Amino acid sequence: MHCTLLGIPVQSGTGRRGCDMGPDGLRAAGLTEAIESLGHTVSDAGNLEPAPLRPVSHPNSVLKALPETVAWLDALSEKAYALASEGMPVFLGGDHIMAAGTVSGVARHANDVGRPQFVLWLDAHPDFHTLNSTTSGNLHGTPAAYFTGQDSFEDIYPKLHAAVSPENVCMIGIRSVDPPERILLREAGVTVHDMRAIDENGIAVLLSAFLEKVAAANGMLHVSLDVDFLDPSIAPGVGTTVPGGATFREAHLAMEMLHDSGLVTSLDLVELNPFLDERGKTALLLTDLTASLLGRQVMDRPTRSFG
Ligand SMILES: NC(=[NH2+])NCCC[C@H](N)C(=O)O
Ligand SMILES: [Mn+2]
Ligand SMILES: [Mn+2]
Repeated sequence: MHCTLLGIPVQSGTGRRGCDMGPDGLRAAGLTEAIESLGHTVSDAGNLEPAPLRPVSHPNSVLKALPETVAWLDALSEKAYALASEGMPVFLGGDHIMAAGTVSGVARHANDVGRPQFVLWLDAHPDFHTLNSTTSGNLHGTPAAYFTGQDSFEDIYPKLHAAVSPENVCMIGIRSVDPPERILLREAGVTVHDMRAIDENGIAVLLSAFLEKVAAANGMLHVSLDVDFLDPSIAPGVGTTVPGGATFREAHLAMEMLHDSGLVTSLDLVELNPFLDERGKTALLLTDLTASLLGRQVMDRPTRSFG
């Protein structure tokens, strides 16, 4: 397979600085070499630059860095759309607002080729605020609401060519939900597996059910991996740590299952903040998780097929 790495050094969506170093942190951790060692080819498209600023405003006065964020998304949704038709794009963040660009771009491509787009959202947070509901004003709390076509983004974020059906979104690892998000997620019909669901069922059961659904629909699958999906003890390099996250093995198992499914068509690695990391620990873990997703195994085993 061919992977294209694209760095997106955006940090306008978060309240903390340092995510702009995320793409280079992943490069320093040996991401390219790890992917190549699995027999894939890799090209590094370098770092994206934002589009020119355009005038945008919204009545919610708490929104932070709206024009800067929109400039990033204008460039990114077009670039992601272009990359979606050539092998597997791996988007290196950057804060999670970038998923508004990556998912809208890949979903537009899926729509062109007549296949449904699915999203696996691995995160402590659902990032399901609208521009009206956010009270922090941090726009990295909004991408999933945007790409599923919730209201308030029209004429502000880039035009959404093909919204992802909320029923095609599965969130796993969730443990920090704001009250308006809780209501919106339920109304929209997003599948949300909180940490308790992982504790009670095991991550494999939850993920298998979703992969069966993707396979049955012949869907394209975008995986958006937020560092804070992981427990802070193993992944400290992120600005929004929440205790009680996925363990090392839960995360690797999810990646190994994603590999075996053969369904993943694009990937985000987001919210890595090298300024907060401990000697590259989090960047190295993300690199190893990506390797598991792309086929690294401890032992050979028969492949399991979905659908
Ligand atoms: N991508 C993230 N880390 N998002 C955290 C969002 C936290 C909170 N829900 C907010 O809207 O401010
Ligand atoms: Mn997130
Ligand atoms: Mn998060």
